[in-house]
Amino acid sequence: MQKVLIVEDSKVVQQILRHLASQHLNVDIDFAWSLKESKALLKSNRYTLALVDLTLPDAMDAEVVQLTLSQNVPTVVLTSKIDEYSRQQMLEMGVVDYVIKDNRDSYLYAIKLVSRLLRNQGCKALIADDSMISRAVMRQMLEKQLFTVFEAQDGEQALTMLKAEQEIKLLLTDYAMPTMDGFELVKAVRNFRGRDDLAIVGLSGAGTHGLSAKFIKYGANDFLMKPFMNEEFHCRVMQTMEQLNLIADIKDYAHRDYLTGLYNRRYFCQQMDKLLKTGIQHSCLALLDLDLFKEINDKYGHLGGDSILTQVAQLLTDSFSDSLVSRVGGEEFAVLLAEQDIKKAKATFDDFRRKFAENMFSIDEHKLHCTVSIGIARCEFPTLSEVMRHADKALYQAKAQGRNSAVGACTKSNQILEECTT
Ligand SMILES: Nc1nc2c(ncn2[C@@H]2O[C@H](COP(=O)(O)OP(=O)(O)OP(=O)(O)O)[C@@H](O)[C@H]2O)c(=O)[nH]1
Repeated sequence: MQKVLIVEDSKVVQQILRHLASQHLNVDIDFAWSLKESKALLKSNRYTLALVDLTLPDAMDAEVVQLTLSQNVPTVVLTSKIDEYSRQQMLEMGVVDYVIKDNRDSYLYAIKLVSRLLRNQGCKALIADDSMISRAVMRQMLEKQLFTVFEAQDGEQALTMLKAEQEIKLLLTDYAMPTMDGFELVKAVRNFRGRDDLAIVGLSGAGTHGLSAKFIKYGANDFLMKPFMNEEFHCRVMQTMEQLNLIADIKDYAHRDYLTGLYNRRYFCQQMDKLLKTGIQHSCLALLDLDLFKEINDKYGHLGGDSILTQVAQLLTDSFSDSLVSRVGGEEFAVLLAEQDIKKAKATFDDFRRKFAENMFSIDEHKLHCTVSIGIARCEFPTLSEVMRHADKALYQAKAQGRNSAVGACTKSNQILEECTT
C-alpha cells in the first residue's frame, strides 16, 4: 500500500491539505507538524512520497527536506517564496518538484501532483539515447518521479525492448542515434503502439531546426530541446503522462457499468467478437438472470434493487476472478468461463448457484436470500449472437423449470443437454 507523508506547520494549510487529500488521494497519509514529528514517523514508516513545507519552526533551513531525501523518499516541496538561490538549493538537494503556496489553487496543484506521481509508481519508462551521460541524467529524474526505468543505446535496441515489453508506457527518445534515429523509431513504434497507449517525448540538441514539429508529426506526443531545465523536463513528462492517464480513465469509464463497476454490454460484446475471431472453442458462455427481481424492487424500492445488483456483481467478481464478467442487461449478467466441457461448466455454475442461494444479501437493515437462473452454451459458433442465442435458450429452460437452476445447451444439436434443479 502506498503511503504519503505531509509535513506542514500551519494549522489552516494543513486543514486545506487534509481536505484536498481526502478528495484526491486514495492512499494512507500521515501528517506531521514539525521536524521532530517527521523524524519519529520516518523511523517507523516507509513512505512512497513526501510533500513537505520548506521551513518549519524547528527547521528553518530546509532540514526536513534533507531528512526525507536522506531516507530516499521522493520529495515535493511546498514553499511560500522562491528566489534563484532557494530554487538552486532545492534542485541540488534533489527534490522532485516545488510548489509555491500563494493561493488555494496551489494546494490543489500540490495534491494533484502527488496523485500523478503516485500513479507513476510501477509504470515503466524507456530512455533511448546513445549518450550514457544523458541517459544517466534522465534516469535520475524519472526515478524521482517514481518510474521504473529501462535504457536503450540506439533505436533498434529500443524497438526490440518495446516489442517485448508492452507495459512500457513512456518513451523518451533522442533524435540522433546509431542504427535507427529517433524519427524511424517513432514511426516504427506507432505501427503497433498508439498515442493513447504509449507516450513518446522526442529529444534533440539545440540548432536542429524543425525537429520538434517533425517528431510530433511522426507520432511523438511532445518534444524537449536539450539541454532542458529540470522543471521543464518534469512538467513535460507529467503533462504527457496525465494525458495518457486521462484517456485510460475515459476508456475505462466507457467500458464499465456505472452501477456495479463490471464491464458493460458494449465492452463485453467487443471482447467476445475479438475472442471468437481468434478462437475460444475451449470456453463456455453463461448468462445469469436474477429470479423474480421485480419483487425485490417492488418490496424494497429501486435503490434496494440497485444495492442487490451491486452485491451480485461483487459475488461474481470474487467467484470468477479469472473470467470476463459483465452486466449485460438490467438484472442479467454474463461470464465467459475457460472450460471446454459443458458438463463441467454446468457443474461450476451449479456450485455458484448454490452459493448464491445461500448468500445473505442485505438492503439496509433487511437480510434476504435471492436465487439465480443460468443458461450455458459452448463458444463453438463464429458469431456472438449465435452463442448468445443458445445460452439464452438454456436460460429460458432454467426459468421454465422453476428457476434457481443451471442448464447447459448442447449447441451442436441445438438441443438442451440436460436439466438441473436443486
Ligand atoms: N433496481 C433496479 N432494477 C432494475 C434495473 N434494471 C432492471 N431492473 C428491474 O428488473 C426487473 C426485471 O423484471 P422481470 O423481467 O419481470 O423479471 P423478474 O422479476 O426477475 O422475473 P424472472 O426473470 O422471470 O425470474 C424489472 O422490475 C426491472 O425494473 C436496475 O438497474 N436497477
